[in-house]
Amino acid sequence: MATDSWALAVDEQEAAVKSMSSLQIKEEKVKADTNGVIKTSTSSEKTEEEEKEDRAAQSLLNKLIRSNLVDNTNQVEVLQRDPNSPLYSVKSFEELRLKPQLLQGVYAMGFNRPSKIQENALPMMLAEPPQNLIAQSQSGTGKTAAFVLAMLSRVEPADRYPQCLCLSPTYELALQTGKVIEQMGKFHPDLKLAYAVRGNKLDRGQKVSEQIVIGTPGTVLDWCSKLKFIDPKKIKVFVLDEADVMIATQGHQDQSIRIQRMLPRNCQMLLFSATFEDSVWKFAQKVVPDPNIIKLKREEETLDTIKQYYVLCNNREEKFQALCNLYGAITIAQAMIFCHTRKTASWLAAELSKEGHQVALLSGEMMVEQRAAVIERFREGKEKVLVTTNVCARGIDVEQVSVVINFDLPVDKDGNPDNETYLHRIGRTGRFGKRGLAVNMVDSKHSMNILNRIQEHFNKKIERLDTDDLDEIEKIAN
Ligand SMILES: Nc1ncnc2c1ncn2[C@@H]1O[C@H](COP(=O)(O)OP(=O)(O)OP(=O)(O)O)[C@@H](O)[C@H]1O
Repeated sequence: MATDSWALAVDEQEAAVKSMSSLQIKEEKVKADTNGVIKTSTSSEKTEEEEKEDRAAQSLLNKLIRSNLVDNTNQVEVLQRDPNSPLYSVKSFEELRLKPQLLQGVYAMGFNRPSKIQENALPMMLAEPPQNLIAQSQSGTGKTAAFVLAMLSRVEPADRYPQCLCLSPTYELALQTGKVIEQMGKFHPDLKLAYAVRGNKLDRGQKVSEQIVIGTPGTVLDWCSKLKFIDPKKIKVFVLDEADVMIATQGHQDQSIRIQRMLPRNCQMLLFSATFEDSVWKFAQKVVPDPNIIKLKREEETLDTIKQYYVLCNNREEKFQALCNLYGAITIAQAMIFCHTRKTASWLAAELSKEGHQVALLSGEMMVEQRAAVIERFREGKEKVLVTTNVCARGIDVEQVSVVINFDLPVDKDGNPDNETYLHRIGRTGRFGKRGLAVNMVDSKHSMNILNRIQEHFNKKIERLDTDDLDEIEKIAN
């Protein structure tokens, strides 16, 4: 997303600066590459590969912290390949006539009924003869569960060779999908899963006997062509997951297309993506012939249920004092505080801790798993304040947050107001009919100008708040 690039850029600049606060962990990023191989890279240069890893990391983070379906009340848009065939949608899993072990697996996962996208996607994916599908909906709406169900219902456990092939952009994402396959398929004891990822070696001449193979494009391509561990002609279902993350790397796109070309004509092709830019769409059309198309629009975020204020300050110390005054005057169950830079976030977290607050800090140099653990603790209420930069907080839904503080206003890399990020940051407070509170810290003429432009953009008044006036602060909480 373009709006995050400034934050990424800031993170990079900061990583290059030697004199960091005590909370800084390290100068170099240590990352696992697409196949889980650890490498180090100085963060001043950003390669296309890293760009892709950011998206992949975000996607992984979302999966790790997700506890249930993302609510969406929008209508699903369906474009059928054959507009004359009836459009089926199901309201229960029973209607799908799944194998009993599979239905058992679905219920064991705690699914009571199909999600919005599953209502339409599942009957299409399970239809005879098999149909191809391109589906787009935001992360968390049930796409993975849907295609796993499709693979499991088509696979023949008695046949000891790969029949379903699923491509994931990274090793870590492949593992996450693998877990869902294992959970949902746990009542099929004969069903086995293989990971085609770098580092997983077979002997020359050996054949994969597992019925489902999940892997990254490069290794899958090798296994299908050069090494011949898999006979692609026997694949019945081909899934391309996270297509938007996948195509961020040129190599993956070509490899996926080459794999697709080896598959039989009647192989069912399924492609999933959280977003649908032009590039994803072009790729999707190349790898999925004659597709049905399903799209579910994102739920709109709104500022309607949020009270917005701004506080005038001269510097960061005054902003910190204003924050303390807020805490002193009203009860804040849980708050998220956004800073522009990692350095400010670290400083603020340390200052708040000194004041006795239980603070969680999400920082750019943390590994995805560490970030997930921090968010999890915050969700459980172990910490009451989460301090973060934008780049770390993309896509995080923490429903119970009642107050959002923009310690720094969101700007893009040219210094212009970043309205989309503003909406996304504070839109989270007013979810599900709850009323939220957003406080913006303004510390210069420039940031006042940004605030005014944000106000104009949304055509919603942002009121001034005097944080030295306790009575006034108390009023905003009512
Ligand atoms: N029908 C359902 N009922 C209840 N929970 C469901 C259902 N389908 C999926 N879930 C759960 O909702 C969460 C999101 O589902 P899933 O991972 O399939 O979404 P997704 O769209 O693939 O998102 P992502 O691409 O980020 O993984 C998971 O925790 C999953 O177990």
